Amino acid sequence: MKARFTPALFAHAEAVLGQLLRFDHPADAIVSRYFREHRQLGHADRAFVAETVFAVLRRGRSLEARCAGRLTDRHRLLVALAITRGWSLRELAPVLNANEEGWLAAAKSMAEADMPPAVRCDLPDWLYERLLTQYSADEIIELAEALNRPAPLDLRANTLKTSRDALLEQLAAADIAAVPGQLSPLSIRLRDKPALAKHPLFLGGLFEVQDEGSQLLGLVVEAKRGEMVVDFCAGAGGKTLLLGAQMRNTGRLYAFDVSDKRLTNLKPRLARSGLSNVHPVRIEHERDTRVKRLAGKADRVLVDAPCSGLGTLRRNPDLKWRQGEESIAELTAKQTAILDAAATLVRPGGRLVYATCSLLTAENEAIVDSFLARHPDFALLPVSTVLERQGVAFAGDMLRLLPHRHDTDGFFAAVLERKA
Ligand SMILES: C[S@@+](CC[C@H](N)C(=O)[O-])C[C@H]1O[C@@H](n2cnc3c(N)ncnc32)[C@H](O)[C@@H]1O
Repeated sequence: MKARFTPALFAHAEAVLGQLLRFDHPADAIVSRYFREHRQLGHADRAFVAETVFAVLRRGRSLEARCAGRLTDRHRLLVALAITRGWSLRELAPVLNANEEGWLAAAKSMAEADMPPAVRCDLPDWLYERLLTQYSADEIIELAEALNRPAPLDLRANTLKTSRDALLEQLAAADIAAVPGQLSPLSIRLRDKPALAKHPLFLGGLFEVQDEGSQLLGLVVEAKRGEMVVDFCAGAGGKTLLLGAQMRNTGRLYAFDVSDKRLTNLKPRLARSGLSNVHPVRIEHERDTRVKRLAGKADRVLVDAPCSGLGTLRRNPDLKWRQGEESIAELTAKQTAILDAAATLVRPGGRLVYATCSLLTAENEAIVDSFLARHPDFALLPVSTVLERQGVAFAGDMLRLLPHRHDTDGFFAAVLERKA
């Protein structure tokens, strides 16, 4: 159902945008809180508000250029509706003042090609400049366009309870249109975005929502039955659950994290998944004594490191405006420290996987290269070989997933082996 566009609905979008543009909290948290506080807003109204304010976050700089100095939340929203949704003056009539019509027509007619490249790509200058050291200007335009589109909804079949084919049949029976994913053998892509939180197939633990690219980060660990595996930065367990299923619910799987809240969010997911081999452990920091006790004992360690999250701009467009050179420098220091600490857990002959959802070489290849230079007892295993065993064709030594090339979020992974 389409929302009825009224001045009152527009005012809600304006109020939310005002909060978002302070950039003091993650955008999805601000939007969810606003909806909790305004329960009178129905499903269609919420969708309108969320999509419109997210359009302003995604296309922030080019919309601002079109605003031609009228930089109020109201004007940003009007331009967003006209440009990203293609709304006409007639459709905007319920809120448009007569003296804004000429201004909006001029905003619409502005050519994107005339804007400076970083503005056209809706990227902050520092990020555009960094990407320019990695990709051609033409490829950055493609990448930016892909990052500015909303992400599809992917599921991961829980192989402890079902198979991908069986789940596809169950989804079809429940009238949920779905196709197998292109990369991960566990992945299913939904055509639409149905609410799944109360669906019996979800409550029964047959699937989790997980981007197809994120599934590959878990698959390169190749966790096996009976092993001791550590998910060093487990968070709410997106990858822990995949690792546990790969281990067929045997062996020991430690889920470390410094965040109590995230580990608490892992618990209901564990209960649905049917896994009983997972041991969540809250650590103070990467040098915690609970970490040190496992020195040299783990068969496999996954470091899904805290990162800028710039690969997830399809879902979290505010991240590009909330970070800068300084936050990247802090993150790379943290990533180095965590990878060094995690490496001490790996037994000789064991595996260490370093992964991020960042697009930046500084958080990805540079961390791995510097680690290998300092740790001659580790060597890089080509990710192509590892993924081939999992039935995934992928060229290259390290895994780099990009929205415009692979239709996933941006991800990185390197597989390292400790020499026997
Ligand atoms: C990219 S997120 C992990 C996402 C998670 N693996 C998943 O698939 O859902 C990074 C995590 O690292 C955690 N973290 C930050 N500093 C850490 C540290 N020193 N040791 C362990 N975990 C840390 C954060 O709390 C966050 O949950």
